[in-house]
Amino acid sequence: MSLMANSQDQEIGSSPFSEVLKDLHSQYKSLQEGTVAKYIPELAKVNPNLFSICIATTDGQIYEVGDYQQLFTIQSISKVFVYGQALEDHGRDYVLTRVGVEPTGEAFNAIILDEQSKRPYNPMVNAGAIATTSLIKGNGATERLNRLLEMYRRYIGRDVFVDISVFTSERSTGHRNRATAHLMLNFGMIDQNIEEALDLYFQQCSVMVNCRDLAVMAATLANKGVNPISKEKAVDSCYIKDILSVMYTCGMYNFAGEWAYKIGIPAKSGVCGGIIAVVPGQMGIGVFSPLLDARGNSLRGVKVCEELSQRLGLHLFECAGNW
Ligand SMILES: NC(=O)CC[C@H](N)C(=O)O
Repeated sequence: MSLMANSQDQEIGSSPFSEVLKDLHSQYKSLQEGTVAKYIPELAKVNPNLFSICIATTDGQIYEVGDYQQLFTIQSISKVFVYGQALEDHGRDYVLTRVGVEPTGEAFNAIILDEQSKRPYNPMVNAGAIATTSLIKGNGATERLNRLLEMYRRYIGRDVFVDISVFTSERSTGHRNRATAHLMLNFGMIDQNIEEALDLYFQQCSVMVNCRDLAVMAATLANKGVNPISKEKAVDSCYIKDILSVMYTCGMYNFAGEWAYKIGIPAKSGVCGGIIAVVPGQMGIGVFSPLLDARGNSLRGVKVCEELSQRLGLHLFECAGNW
């Protein structure tokens, strides 16, 4: 299987990519294991059968199958992009004083900080993500939210909005995240106004996207920060290595090591059931299926990525690859 679509491959519906996606979709459609996220009451209402896979290449081709237009909230996948924004707002050195780059080996919502530095371990778990969000610049809550919505627009290529029901559902039940924020406030890792930081964090998680959007966002990272469809620059290319490194080591929480070993590409999941995966210089992958495994990763999503990685030879250290 060639990695890049050649001129004949590019026609949607007849390319090897399309065939692989159709194959994987029909293979895993009937897999009914796992459960939808229930700790955020609004998320528990999702249809568990929804399932879509999308690939966006860095030369602007899109391949998709299943419910790819279905909207859902981006949840933890937001952490990747907000980390990029915080890096742009403050630079690498300052951001490193507030959030580390070490995997936790713990669940995404574990209430833990690094013993010595008191920093949250990394920006891909809730603690680190709340700290990252608290770094977003802006004059007041509205401006900060608008800056994040504008950031999403650059990556996706259209305007996005916050789902108010999911946002309020999460805000009224997010006691664990509130506890985490208080712990970080205690150690001076985030500033006084933690309610505002938490609101912005819950809002960034409640932005509605579809599977195609996920693939285009991932492809933008694969394309050095430039959206391959709109050609707009979404993030400074100098921060791509920071973003992809923490995705690679921490993006799948306490499954990150096994993911890196088996699948071998930077990725991030969210409790909505979305996964993004980035093949640098080649493509972004988006998968959406709300049935989650015990670690909060999309069950079908993990299987699809594992098989895509094998069939297309995507593992970064695959010897048959380009290095
Ligand atoms: N893993 C996730 O997607 C978690 C995000 C969710 N908004 C939370 O804070 O719990």
